Amino acid sequence: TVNLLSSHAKKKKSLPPGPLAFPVIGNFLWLRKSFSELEPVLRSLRARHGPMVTLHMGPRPAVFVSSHALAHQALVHHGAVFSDRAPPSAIVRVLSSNQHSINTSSYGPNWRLLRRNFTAEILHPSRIRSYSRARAWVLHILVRELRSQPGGVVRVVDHFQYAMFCLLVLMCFGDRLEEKQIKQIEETQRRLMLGMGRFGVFNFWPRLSKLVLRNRWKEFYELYKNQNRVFVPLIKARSKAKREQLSKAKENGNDVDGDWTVSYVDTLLDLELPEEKRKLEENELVSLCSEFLNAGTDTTSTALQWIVANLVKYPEIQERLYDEIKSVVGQGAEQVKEEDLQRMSYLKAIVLEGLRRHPPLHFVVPHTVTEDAELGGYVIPKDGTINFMVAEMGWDPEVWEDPMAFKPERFLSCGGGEAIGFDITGSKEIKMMPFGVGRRICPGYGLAMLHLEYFVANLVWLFKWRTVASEEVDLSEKQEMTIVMKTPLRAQITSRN
Ligand code: HEM
Repeated sequence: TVNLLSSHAKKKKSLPPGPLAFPVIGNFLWLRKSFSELEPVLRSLRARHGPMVTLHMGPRPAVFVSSHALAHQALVHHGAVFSDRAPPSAIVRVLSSNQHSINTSSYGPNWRLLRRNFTAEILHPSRIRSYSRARAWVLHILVRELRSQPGGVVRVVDHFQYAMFCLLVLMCFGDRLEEKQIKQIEETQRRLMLGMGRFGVFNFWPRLSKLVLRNRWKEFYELYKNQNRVFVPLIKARSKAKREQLSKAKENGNDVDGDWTVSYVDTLLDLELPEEKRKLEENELVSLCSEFLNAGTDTTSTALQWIVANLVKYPEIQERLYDEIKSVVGQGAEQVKEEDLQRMSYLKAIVLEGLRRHPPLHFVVPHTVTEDAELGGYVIPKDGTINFMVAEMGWDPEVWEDPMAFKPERFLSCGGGEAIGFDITGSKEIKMMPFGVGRRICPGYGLAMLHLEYFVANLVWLFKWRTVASEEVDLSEKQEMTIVMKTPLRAQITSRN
């Protein structure tokens, strides 16, 4: 392809510009910074060097791209070259059972198999529909929790997080779990995730740090084993239930029980790795389930919180949404059903505006190239990483008018009422990329949009959301697993009917 370099071009072209690297010390200082600390640095480097900059972080040069057009060129036009991942770090190797998760897999047959299974089996419209009972149940739990808060003052973050987690647990392990079991799974996941900050140290000089910080490594390994202890019985139970379903179906000469919903684990049980020609092992199933729960919980609940925060801050937007919902479901409807969502374009515009203005991830997961490649006249070397500045693209004044304002109308094509034609996958053109773009685009984006629309619509239909007396909604950001509200949203809610 045109972007592959001839040896002649390789000699002439160089890495994108950036600050000078100081061999050992410089590397080490950058490594200790999180992406959110890098963001302002990258922004000022962009002003000086243009839309592609290189930082020398650790052993690999890291290129950051803030241009929509260059992102499109790399991820859409040359997607086959720009969709690889770096070899996993020590921690990731343990947690993903040597790359047996979609996100950490290198661009190859295993990744393709796992990703295709996810999109074909879980995101198929009929399958998505089969989880609607789970969504209704989770909405019920969330509403019950919100209603039970004294004085109608709610601090939403934990409730939203728990609700999104429940949804994914039910999709992952089947919709017959009880709340007690879900709470146990959540506790296990959270402890492991909260520890990650402290365990990151094992990614640098793993052998040495494991030796020096023996107890910490033991602690990490204990949490990891604990996850296996909780997940494996659930997986085994599903495997047994699936066998029973199949033999029952055989006996009756028909398909499986109409009440039976296929879970993510079920779809993994029969997969065969194309190169190794074997089924997935227990610890690999655990890591895939863990990825499923992690990837979709904090991202979606963070987005939900940002959106509701804006609805509290801008009551006129909330009222307009309420009116739209009323015009679709009719006065007196108990709740908003999923079928109703398609007819709510202002709702969709609000969700898109939330993802543009407050993308839960300000960067994608670092990509690598399968071979030295060219982009924007520079070299992206095979031993480097390349990342894309998601938040910057959504806030670019060249593309978005008044970018820091929350204005859902910008997504309504003709002033309202019409379906929204905005393409979140950016396949023709990238205007924003909260889910990434191209072959590594978040495979859960459709599911995330459904979850956001369903919960935003119902929360606004059931409650009026207001600021708590004398408290302003503070939209400052803070980096956690995702970019969260620095001051978690508190709101005063009253039942609408
Ligand atoms: C608002 C919610 C969400 C946001 C903002 C989001 C965003 C992202 C982003 C930016 C990436 C990285 C893309 C890249 O590397 O180029 C990603 C990857 C991924 N996401 Fe999501 N995501 C969300 C919800 C979900 C959900 C609900 C699931 C599934 C249950 C999910 C599963 C995944 C997986 C498996 C990957 C790895 C894909 C691969 O490497 O091929 N995400 N997501």
